[in-house]
Amino acid sequence: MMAQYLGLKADHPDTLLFYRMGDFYELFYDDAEKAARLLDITLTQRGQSAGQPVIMCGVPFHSVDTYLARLIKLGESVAICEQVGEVGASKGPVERKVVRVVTPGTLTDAELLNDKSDSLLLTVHAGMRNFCGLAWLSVTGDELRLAECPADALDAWITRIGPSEVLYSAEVTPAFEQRLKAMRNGASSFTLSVRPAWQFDGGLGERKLCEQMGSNSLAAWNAESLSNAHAAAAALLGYAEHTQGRALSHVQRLSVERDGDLIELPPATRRNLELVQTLRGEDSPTLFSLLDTCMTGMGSRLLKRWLLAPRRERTDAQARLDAIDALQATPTGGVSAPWRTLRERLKNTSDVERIAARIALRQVRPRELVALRMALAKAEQLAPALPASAPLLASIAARLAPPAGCVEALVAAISPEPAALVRDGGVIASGHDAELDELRAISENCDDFLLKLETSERERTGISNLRVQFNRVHGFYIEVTQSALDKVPDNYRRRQTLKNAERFITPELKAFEDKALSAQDRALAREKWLYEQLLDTLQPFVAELNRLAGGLATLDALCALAERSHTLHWRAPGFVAHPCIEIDKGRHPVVEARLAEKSSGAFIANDTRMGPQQRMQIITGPNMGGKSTYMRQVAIIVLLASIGSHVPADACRLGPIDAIHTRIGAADDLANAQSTFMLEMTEAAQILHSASAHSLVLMDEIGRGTSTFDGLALAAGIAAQLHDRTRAFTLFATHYFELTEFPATHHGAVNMHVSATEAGRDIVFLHEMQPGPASKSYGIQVARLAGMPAAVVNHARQALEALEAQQTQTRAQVDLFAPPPAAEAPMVSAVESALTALDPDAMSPREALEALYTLKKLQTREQG
Ligand SMILES: Nc1ncnc2c1ncn2[C@@H]1O[C@H](COP(=O)(O)OP(=O)(O)OP(=O)(O)O)[C@@H](O)[C@H]1O
Repeated sequence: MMAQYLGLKADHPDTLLFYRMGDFYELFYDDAEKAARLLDITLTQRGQSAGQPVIMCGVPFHSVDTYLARLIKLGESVAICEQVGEVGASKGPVERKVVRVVTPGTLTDAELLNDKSDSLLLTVHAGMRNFCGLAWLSVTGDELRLAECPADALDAWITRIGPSEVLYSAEVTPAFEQRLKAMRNGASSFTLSVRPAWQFDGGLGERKLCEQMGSNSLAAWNAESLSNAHAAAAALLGYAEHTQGRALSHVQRLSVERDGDLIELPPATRRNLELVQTLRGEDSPTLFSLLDTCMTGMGSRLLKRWLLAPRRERTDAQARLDAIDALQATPTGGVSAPWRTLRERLKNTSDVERIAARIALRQVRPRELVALRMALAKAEQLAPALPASAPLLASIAARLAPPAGCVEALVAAISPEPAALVRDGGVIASGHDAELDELRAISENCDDFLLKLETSERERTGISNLRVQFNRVHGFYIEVTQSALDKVPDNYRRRQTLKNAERFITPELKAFEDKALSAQDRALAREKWLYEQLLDTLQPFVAELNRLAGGLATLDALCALAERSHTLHWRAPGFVAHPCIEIDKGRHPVVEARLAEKSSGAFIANDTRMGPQQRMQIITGPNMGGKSTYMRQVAIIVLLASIGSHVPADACRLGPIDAIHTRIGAADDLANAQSTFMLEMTEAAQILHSASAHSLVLMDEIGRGTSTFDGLALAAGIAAQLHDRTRAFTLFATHYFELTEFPATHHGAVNMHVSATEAGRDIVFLHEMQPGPASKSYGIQVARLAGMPAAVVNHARQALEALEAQQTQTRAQVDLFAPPPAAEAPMVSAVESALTALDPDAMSPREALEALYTLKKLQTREQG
């Protein structure tokens, strides 16, 4: 047996091998030690193999899911090895096989997956000329996605995709591997898995993709020239198949994502805007947690995808806005808006997308099939309640019709309340299969038979308390108490002796036992076979089920947006072709919700006006005044509009947007050994390199991480660059009052400030954005509010007065924003001019030697 184990283990060296032995999965040697540590289970030793004690630990098979969940959460992968042969069919241990490998990126079990987020498997291929190929999918979804990107954009792509597991080739450079590892330790958390280099083959990938899509070429998807992505896809599909033990037949959609299709949301933006995670790494309160009131996991997952991948092109967003309008319009004669009815009906709809995938992977459980049947019935009821006025809703309605024959097949085959697992029996509906019904009848008639036998035996023997019974260990028996033993007939054979009774069997009872027990086994085997047959029948429906799941998810996400808009008083944005961001009475939805929750006052709405003539706002005002909140709210409104959601504002007009960049706050990135200031400058530099005139840039207190002069000078330089060159829409919050002079010389910039007033020595924040620079910074008042000891506050106040007096006396006028002088023309030395004049090919050796002496002389003269 150990030889068999070691053979299997050799094929899965980096994976914990769960080796099935009876009712347990056992782990051995290093695997056992690791699992015992991670799962806190007991390590034991048994017997010997190759002269050494066998170290092992095990988990009961019926609770394996709990242990798997814990291991996967810790980033481990597990290979599940089952007994596949008949016990006793051959000499030696029963045949075993790894039936699937569970890894963080290839999860399929409902218990292991998070309802609200996709678990994505991503493959990265480091291709030629500093280009990377990417291919990713969710094993429980139906779509494979491809992309190619320059190597330096890889971090941003990986963060945006947000994979659970990343595959890369064993032959990447150490630097590349290091980069992936650093990324994993930084913003994203994913498992890294190394795959053999030969699997990253472009030709193989293209063939596999064509096969997967059932097509001769990838031209229809505009994906035929992406050889780096094909290489990634080859390894991706290879690995997915390896883990599932079969091909992913349900993955039938392909899409290519290109740089430039999406509004760029760099990792810093996702973090600073707290889109799906708070700055502390929690799931709530975030923009997504506020937005996601979906009734199904499918809806939540889709909504998250929309939020993190807004498209520059607005057709989709506009179609969603039209759909939301239609969902909110109360029909004539109707009592409530359609979204209410639809959400009511969407409640408790099961995850058709994941169930469809599990059907394709033949892992689906009986109760999921019942849930699927109910979901299909629900889908059918949804279609008539959909307003037909919006084209997107009409297309959803068309997708909601259950595939013909699917419901019938499910109703006919699966009993209405099946057992959890096929191995328990009681899954197939009665009336579906005559043979199964017959076998079941035999076991069900058992009670009847036993009663009859008991009566006849009592009569025959005259033993009035004789009992005919059954237990799992001893089977059927006739029990006679001690006192009546003398009446036992000859044909009774002793089966078991108890303290006060004897148990017997008769030939008649034995014959019945054989028949009943074998009928039970045969019924179970028949059920398993029928279940497999049903899975075969369901395979052709998988593609249509996925389409239907897509319809349900889209509808759910749209209804959630309609509900949010209604509940939170949001309004539809409008898109225009010329560059602008115009917001009337905008609010920060998460801060607003928090204020409402704590009943700590109303949120003060603010307007934003930006266009070609006014591209930059220099925002000043006291700490705690609301500068960051205002800047973030503009970015959030732009993002929400771009995904086709209503926005927290009275009105919003939005021109084209290609990116949202943010440079806010500062936290040391210890994992990547970057200081606060270094990180600040790196992020700012990235923004200056990539922002365009259609980007929205948020700069919050840039330059504060160094000395005042350095910081001010850098802030001035950055503002000038953004204004003059990049020409991006920029919100520039600063505490450097000197920068309020910037708009005087830069006509695309205006001063704005958050208002505050003084009440005695205290400060009252009004949170209103007003034109013009702030008059004071109120730093000392804010410190007082924060509970700073009075002595410190007094000291600071005195120091401030002295500093201000000194500054007005001594400060020379410095033009912070003057462009730097043009670089002077470099001086050319005499040696260099003489060198330039030489033509070695036209010289004799003698001339060459003379030239050398001349050069040497010139050099001596220059140095002298
Ligand atoms: N428009 C608003 N309406 C009501 N409350 C607000 C508003 N804006 C901000 N606040 C409140 O003020 C707090 C501080 O806001 P914010 O962090 O934006 O200030 P800030 O000016 O950026 O401060 P600092 O300069 O210290 O970063 C917020 O947490 C919120 O509670």
